[in-house]
Amino acid sequence: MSSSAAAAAAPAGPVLKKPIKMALVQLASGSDKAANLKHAADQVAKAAASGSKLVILPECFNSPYGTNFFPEYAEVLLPSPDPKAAPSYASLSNMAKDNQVFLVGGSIPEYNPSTKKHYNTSLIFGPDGALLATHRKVHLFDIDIPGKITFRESEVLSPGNQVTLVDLPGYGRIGVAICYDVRFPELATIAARRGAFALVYPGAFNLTTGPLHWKLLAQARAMDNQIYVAMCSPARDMGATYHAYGHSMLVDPMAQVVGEAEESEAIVEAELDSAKIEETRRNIPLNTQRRYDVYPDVNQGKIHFEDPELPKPT
Ligand SMILES: NC(=O)CC(=O)C(=O)O
Repeated sequence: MSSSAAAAAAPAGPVLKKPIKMALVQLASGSDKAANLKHAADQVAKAAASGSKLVILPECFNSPYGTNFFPEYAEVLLPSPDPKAAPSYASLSNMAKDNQVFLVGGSIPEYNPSTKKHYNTSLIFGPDGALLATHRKVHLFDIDIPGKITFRESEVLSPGNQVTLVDLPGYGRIGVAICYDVRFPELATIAARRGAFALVYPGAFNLTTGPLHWKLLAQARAMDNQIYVAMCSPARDMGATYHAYGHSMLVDPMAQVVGEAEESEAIVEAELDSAKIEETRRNIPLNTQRRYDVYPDVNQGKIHFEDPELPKPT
């Protein structure tokens, strides 16, 4: 099953059928899209060679991060991607296939010519190179911290409209969302209640919000939901207009950091194991202690909407 809203109730049995090694590729990228894609391919191959089967790239890995850059770098994915108009789509599919990995392809700016809208979009591919799911950033990064940072993605981007669940055949299900989405616990909770073993966030926090909230949010989402949380950032480039925080990290279901990068390019790798999820849930049994009778409007993950515009899995 793919990202489709049809991803119904949580599957029976362990949420992760067998251990899987994950790699977070904290990529150094610049303004040359072709060079960024080539570099990403090299790093994905490196992660796969060391045994990772689930590889994650950062938000906006093929371009600089900034509203002025989105239109210039945007690719057309609908109705079906043309390799010339969507070189990132083609190269992500090849990276997954060439290395036989599940690939959460960070995010790329997307343009839909029929609606004339831009999105911040993550493409997820299977080891055969087929598209498994598409997530468009649901919550746009519009903030204003006077004297520190002002950013308004909504000046250029439109939001996505769905919770994205992705089934990885042989393993289980992950939830995928992008950066600012991590601040909204609802997406994470729905994904966990539908049986996700991990939440994956390509993201690019900055030097104001990163030190304050990045780790706290990863740990909070893991602690609330008792699953793994992965946040994958670009490497920091002080010559760029946006200074990414870095610190890609993987947090386990007990909210412990099991791997963390610093600010420069790195690959963070760790094995995810169902036993850790089960142990956490056995020791602290939140899942059987919830009081839906007290908060009936917070349901068990039934709030789910499939965006009819998104490309269907191939
Ligand atoms: N860049 C983002 O989308 C989010 C971010 O930097 C923050 O939430 O802080």
